[in-house]
Amino acid sequence: MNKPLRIGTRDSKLALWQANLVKDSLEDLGIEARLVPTKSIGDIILDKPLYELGVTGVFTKALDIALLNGDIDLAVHSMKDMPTQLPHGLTLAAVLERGNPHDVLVHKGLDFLNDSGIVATGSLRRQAQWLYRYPKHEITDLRGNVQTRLQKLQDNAWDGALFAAAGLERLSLELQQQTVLEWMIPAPAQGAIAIVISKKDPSLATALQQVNHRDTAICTRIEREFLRTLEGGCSAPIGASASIEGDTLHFRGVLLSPDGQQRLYLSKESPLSAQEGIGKGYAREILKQGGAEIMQLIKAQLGK
Ligand SMILES: NCc1[nH]cc(CCC(=O)O)c1CC(=O)O
Repeated sequence: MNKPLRIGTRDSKLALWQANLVKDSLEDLGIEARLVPTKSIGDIILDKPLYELGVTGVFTKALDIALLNGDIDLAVHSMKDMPTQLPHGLTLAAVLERGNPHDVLVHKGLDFLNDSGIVATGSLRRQAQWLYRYPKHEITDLRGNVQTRLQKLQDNAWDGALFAAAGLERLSLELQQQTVLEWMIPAPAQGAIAIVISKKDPSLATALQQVNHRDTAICTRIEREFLRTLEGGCSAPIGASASIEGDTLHFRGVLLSPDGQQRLYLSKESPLSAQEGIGKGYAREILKQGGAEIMQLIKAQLGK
């Protein structure tokens, strides 16, 4: 009966690092587990920006199917890559304590910041926030896993490239010239690792409660509720960042046009006891302030 649990994961170094963290956490609880690495569409198609692939869940679909087929027992995801709506039959069983939530500029010197510059990213959210702050700069597309992107930065005459701090830290790549961008609002759930399982496995759900981090689970739920209410997928120019200090919930949300010309920003505090539906409420405020028009524009541009 006690076969090791099969942990489905993408086969990138970062994904494997994260899946190993889950494996170690389970083994600390006396639960044996092994990794089952799988390739995702998002890892196979590397010559297009993510938002042009035209499907959601490019990083998660293969693992969803493996879960539904019973080929794996749990799937480990970077939570920010997960669509806000899980497929039928699957459930979010746990969220590990969040790592560094920030974005980072890896650069070759910062003189270009006050001048013209070329910055590489495949993320509309990073592009839009960068152009809002540095309207004279140019964005060039950059895809691939973290190591590939760092290599491309070395090989090209770009001034910098944008990354998630958590990804760099987890791969011990934080030695290069880099600046943490505290002003940039991270993707909803950036830095968090999620465990998804089949709804048919309630005893596994109970066991996984032991690795769930309460504050991270609350904050990422609110951030994703904000994203879902705006109807933005994981590739939309939307940032959201929640944190908990004592009994207070802090929230920052942003919606931009992809060119960074328009930006709607919200910064709020609320009692932690009143967090039910709060992500939805914040999103509706943004929609009323003109966000609905920006979302229309984005959807038209992305051809949805
Ligand atoms: N989109 C790819 C991706 N998915 C998760 C991470 C890093 C970990 C995280 O942000 O949670 C990254 C790399 C990046 O955005 O630079």
